[in-house]
Amino acid sequence: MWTELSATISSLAVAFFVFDKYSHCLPYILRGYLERNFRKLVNFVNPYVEITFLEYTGERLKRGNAFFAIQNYLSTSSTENARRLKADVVNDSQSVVLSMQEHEEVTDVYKGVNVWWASGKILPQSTTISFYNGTEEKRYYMLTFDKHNREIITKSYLEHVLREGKEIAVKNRRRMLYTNNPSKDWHGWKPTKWGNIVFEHPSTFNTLAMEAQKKDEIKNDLIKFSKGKDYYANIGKAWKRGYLLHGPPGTGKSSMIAAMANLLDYDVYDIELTTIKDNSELRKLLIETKGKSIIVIEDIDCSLDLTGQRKKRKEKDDDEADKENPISKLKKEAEEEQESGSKVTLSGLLNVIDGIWSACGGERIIIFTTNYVDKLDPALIRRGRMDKHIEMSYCCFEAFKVLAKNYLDIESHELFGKIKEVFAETKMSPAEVADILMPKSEEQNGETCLKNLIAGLEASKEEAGKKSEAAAMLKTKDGVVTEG
Ligand SMILES: Nc1ncnc2c1ncn2[C@@H]1O[C@H](COP(=O)(O)OP(=O)(O)OP(=O)(O)O)[C@@H](O)[C@H]1O
Ligand SMILES: [Mg+2]
Repeated sequence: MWTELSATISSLAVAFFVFDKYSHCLPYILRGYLERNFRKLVNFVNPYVEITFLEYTGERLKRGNAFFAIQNYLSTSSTENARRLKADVVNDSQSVVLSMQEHEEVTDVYKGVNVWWASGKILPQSTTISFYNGTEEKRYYMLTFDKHNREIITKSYLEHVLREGKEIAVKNRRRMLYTNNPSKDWHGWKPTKWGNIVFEHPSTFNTLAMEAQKKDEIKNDLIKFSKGKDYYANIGKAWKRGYLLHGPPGTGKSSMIAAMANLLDYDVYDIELTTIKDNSELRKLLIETKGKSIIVIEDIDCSLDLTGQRKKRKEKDDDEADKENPISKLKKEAEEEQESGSKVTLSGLLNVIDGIWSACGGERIIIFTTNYVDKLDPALIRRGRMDKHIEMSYCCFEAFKVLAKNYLDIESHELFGKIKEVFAETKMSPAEVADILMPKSEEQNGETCLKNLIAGLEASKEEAGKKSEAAAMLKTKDGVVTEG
């Protein structure tokens, strides 16, 4: 087919070249007339129809799903025909996926009908000013088929390709952990907004140390959400759910996020807010995220400048001073403007969580973590926005039992009674407990680790006692000073 097609195309190309070279000698009206008819002739002689599938669709903000489905579909059929292939390793190096290189062509047969696929890329034109900034290569697949087969190809073959392509994508899917690159590294629309690596965190709900009842409640909530497509559609709500994980350092907030991702088989997008220039960049980043994902903003109290609140307070304090010194007022206004123009604001973040965009692209979970829940603006964590607040607390005896099972493979021991007693009187994070329970040398066995834990808990109880004594003394002293 390719010899036949290239012969037709080359004769037409020669004719077009001759026409193009000498057409300027013809009068303007005649030239237009000939051009139109020449194109009709080309269409008449060419028995083939071509469909191009671009990597970026007309929406321009999003990458075309069809392109990726075709890429996957061709990865299976092209391996037999194409001579130049690309290789990619998937599923923990278990298998290699091959796909066709650019400018390769393969034939596919569907219900006895031949079609031809070609891959290519449009190189950037530095002179062109476009939405893409002219710096990005645009990849595409082109499907060619006989025009007599138009019906079967457009109605049934394409549907078959997209369906198969999606199924292959699900099979080969590797879960990814994405982190946003600093905005200065973005080049136009080149997809460098997110850097990614394969997500391989081993934390699961089985390894998480917390009360079994609380764990089950969270697991059920997540599973209900992931199966709730129709429910969310019926109630007219975007298919997303917000979780706020709060608690002291080392209580398992990050481990909980990994366990959630592993339970639902979702990708994780870890957003570093401080490297994002402004609200509009935040929106662009989020538009680039895919469905079936968890979007995480860790330590939200540190990364978000809760300007709204702070400004109000500052304004009140400084109001009097400004009345007397108009220059300082102008300076302050300029500073504030600059500050607000270069930061993600609270309202910007709220828009992103609740805005129209948040309904695009399928199910999403948004998670904020913080060590200081009281510091957060109530608007940010109100119910409906953050649907579920999960407190990750200091290690309790029940949580300890999970760690003892995981780290030492001990389910019961005579020292457990003593451990239960000391846990009731002191606060230690699961991270600290886990660290003590991890044998540090060959000589350490389960029992020595448990004894170390008791010693550690008692030491921390003593330290806490001393601290509270010192605090009480300071209070009394202050009281005396104030009274004096
Ligand atoms: N609840 C827990 N269950 C099991 N392991 C835990 C738990 N909490 C902490 N750990 C252990 O401690 C380490 C640190 O925990 P993690 O990073 O999840 O805490 P965090 O709450 O996110 O802390 P930070 O507030 O400092 O970010 C983990 O790698 C894990 O080994
Ligand atoms: Mg953490």
